[in-house]
Amino acid sequence: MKPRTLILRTAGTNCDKETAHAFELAGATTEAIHINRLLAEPGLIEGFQILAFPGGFSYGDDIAAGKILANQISHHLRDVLRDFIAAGKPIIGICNGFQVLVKTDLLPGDIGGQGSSIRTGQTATLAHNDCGRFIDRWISLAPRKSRCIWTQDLPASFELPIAHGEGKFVPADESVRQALHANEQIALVYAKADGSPAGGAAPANPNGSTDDIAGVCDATGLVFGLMPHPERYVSPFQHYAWTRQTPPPEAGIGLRVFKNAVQYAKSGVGAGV
Ligand SMILES: NC(=O)CC[C@H](N)C(=O)O
Repeated sequence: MKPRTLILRTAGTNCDKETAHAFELAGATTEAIHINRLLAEPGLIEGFQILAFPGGFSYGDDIAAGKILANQISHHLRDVLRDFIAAGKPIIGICNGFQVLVKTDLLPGDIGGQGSSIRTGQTATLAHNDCGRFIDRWISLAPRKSRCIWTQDLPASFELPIAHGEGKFVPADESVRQALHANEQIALVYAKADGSPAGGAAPANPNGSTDDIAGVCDATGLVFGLMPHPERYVSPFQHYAWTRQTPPPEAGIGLRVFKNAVQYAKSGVGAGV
């Protein structure tokens, strides 16, 4: 049976159709549900095996990108989402969706434990890009060895598009930063075209993110957020150079991210498929 993916949308969401298309290509079925419907009937979520927070400008990026939707989640759906994760079901936040998850307590999630005190609540943020402008272009990425179920078996370097104004990932402090490294929660980093480190600054690190962080997961590896847009590269013909490169650029690397989660959900690990 195909896993069912809930695409959560609200005013200002604008990547829901592309995200649904990516999940469908990856072998899932999808349903776009407005936040107001889920707030009225939180139990709806139990019929799904995967949850996606797509990109866009939720509530016009008022206050800060993702902040208002994050507040709705934190105040009304926190326990429902915690149960979803406890049931072994994957969640992804793409760009604005990543901003939402980071501004709740779900990503990077609880930090520490095993001897050290556990940090809960919001432990990082996504701030304005260092350049102060919205950036819309392709960038190079490298996966890190991590516990993230979404980023397994990606090539050592690959490209995806970015399109954001507030993408600078900043951990709350040095202890959170260290914990992200120690717990293998840094899933994706900005890199040079050959996969070598971006070096913390533009152009390879487009926004000034700490340690070139482009995507992180929580301690379970199920919840993943990233600033680049994997749903915008699910076909080789979406690559900017597909007519010029010989051999052609690798087909739609972004699709692998969605396939990983669909495979995971199909394997039935807590997914109830
Ligand atoms: N593409 C997006 O999701 C953009 C996210 C957010 N509106 C920003 O500009 O940072």
